[in-house]
Formats: sequence, structure tokens, C-alpha cells
Amino acid sequence: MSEALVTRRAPTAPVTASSGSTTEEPALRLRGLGHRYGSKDWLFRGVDLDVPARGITSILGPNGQGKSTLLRCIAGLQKPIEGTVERSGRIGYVPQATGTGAFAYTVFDMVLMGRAHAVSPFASPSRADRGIATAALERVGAADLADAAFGELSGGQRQLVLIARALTSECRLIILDEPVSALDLRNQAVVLGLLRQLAAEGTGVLLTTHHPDHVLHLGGDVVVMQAPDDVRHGPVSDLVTNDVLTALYGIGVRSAVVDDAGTPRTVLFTRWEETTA
Ligand SMILES: Nc1ncnc2c1ncn2[C@@H]1O[C@H](COP(=O)(O)OP(=O)(O)OP(=O)(O)O)[C@@H](O)[C@H]1O
Repeated sequence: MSEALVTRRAPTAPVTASSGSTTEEPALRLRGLGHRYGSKDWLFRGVDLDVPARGITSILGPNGQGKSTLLRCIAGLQKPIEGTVERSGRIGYVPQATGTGAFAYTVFDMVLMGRAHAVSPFASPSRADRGIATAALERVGAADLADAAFGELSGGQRQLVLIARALTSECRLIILDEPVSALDLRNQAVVLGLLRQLAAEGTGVLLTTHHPDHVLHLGGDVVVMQAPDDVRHGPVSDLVTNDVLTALYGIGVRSAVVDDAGTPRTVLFTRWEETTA
């Protein structure tokens, strides 16, 4: 196995994702990125990271480690205290579906907002814009919700609609904050399948998750946020290991290979009794 790459202020060349093309300009270039809220401790510091415009990059880290903050800095919604974020191409941001925003819209109108970049001020969305929005809703399996009030949806339904809105923007990189956290098992599979499909079609995917098994399934690269000055980046096969996960979450994590109808499949399980400080 190759050595995992470290994103901390690379002394020489910046880290480039291993699974993406190294010649194509990255969709995101973070340099020396650091953030803390007020006088609280740093959440992360000195992060150098290139995210490719193709492939999947997942971010793992315990609760409160700063994953959402990092995504908000990347999306331009939070100004970092230190460092820079260079974006190349449009970014679609899918927040966690837990907030209470301006929910007086229908689902279709929410999704249509993803076309804002393509619609001139004071103009109405075109028939083509509406078609793109309809296709995005169909793609996430939520076409039947088009006329519903967004504010009356369940958390999982909102999550699907917010993903459809990002797809409607036809972004180069889609960034998702815990995209399956409110979804049932089937819809988790729908969204994970969609993310793999998007990556295969050439859209970059960057997401946070609390599911290392999903990261194994998605493949590509992973960013492991262990500590403010220990943010590692490398191939999933190098970093999603029993030892790394056990240290990351402070609980024993083991893997086993099972026979899944003739295909070997690695499954992770937690040793509930094995917690560490
Ligand atoms: N606007 C804010 N002002 C002050 N502190 C904040 C703000 N937003 C987040 N924090 C704090 O920053 C820390 C990191 O939060 P963040 O949501 O980025 O972590 P996370 O890794 O995404 O957590 P989780 O996995 O629980 O969603 C937390 O302690 C949180 O309370």
C-alpha cells in the first residue's frame, strides 16, 4: 500500500488526488486553509488540498471536527481565517437538510433555483431550464413531489430535493454535507448510486459522511480529519483501514470479507465494547 498523503502545508508539491487526472486543472485548490470560530481552538489549519474535477472525494471525521465548516469555506459561505480557496468552474452545494430556511416555495421552484446562473435578472426561466429541473427531480426519484411545499417535506425528501437543485445547476463539482444522513436504506442506495454515476459522467463529487462503509463503496479518495493539524488525504484503500478508523473515532473498528452471492465484499463493524479515550 502506498503512503497516505498529508494535506498539512505540503513542504514541496501540493497534494493531488490520486484517483483523478493529474493533468486536468483541479476543481478546487485549497492552500493553507484554516478556520476557527472566534477565540475557540482551530478546527483545521494549514490544509493544502487539490480536489479533482472528476472522481469522488469523501471527508471523514468525528462530530464537531469541522467537516461542515470546511465545506462551507469551500463553497464560499464561510470566510476562512487563513488561507485560500481557488474554485475552477461552478460548484453545487448541498447543505444538510436539517435547517429551517425559506420554505414557502414548491419543490419545483426550489429545484428551478439551481438555474439562477443561467437566467438573466428580471427574466423568467426558459422551457429548457424547466426541463432541466424536471429531469433532475426525476433523477433523484422525487418527481412526484414537484408540487408539494418544500417546507412540508420530511428531512429525507428535502435532502433529495436539495440534491436535485444542485444537479440543476450543471456544476463541475458537487459538494454535499452528509447527503444520506436523513435517508432510509433504499434512498441511501439511490443517492450513493447517483454520486457514482455523476462521477462516472465526469462531475467531481466531494462529500462529508459518518459512514466509512459508504466511503469504501464509493471508492476514490478520502480526507481524514483527525485533528486540527492532522488532515490526511489519500486513496480510500490506504486510509479506510481498521487502524485509521479506530484512531479516528476512538472505538474499535474491524473489517471482514464476506461472500456476497459469490462476490467477496469487505464489511466494517464496530466493536462496541472497545472505546478509547
Ligand atoms: N457559526 C458558528 N459559530 C461558532 N461555532 C460554530 C459555528 N458553526 C460551527 N461551530 C462549531 O464548530 C465546531 C465544528 O462544527 P462543524 O459543524 O463544522 O463540525 P462537523 O465535523 O461538521 O460536525 P458533525 O459531524 O457533528 O456535523 C463545533 O464545535 C461547532 O459547535
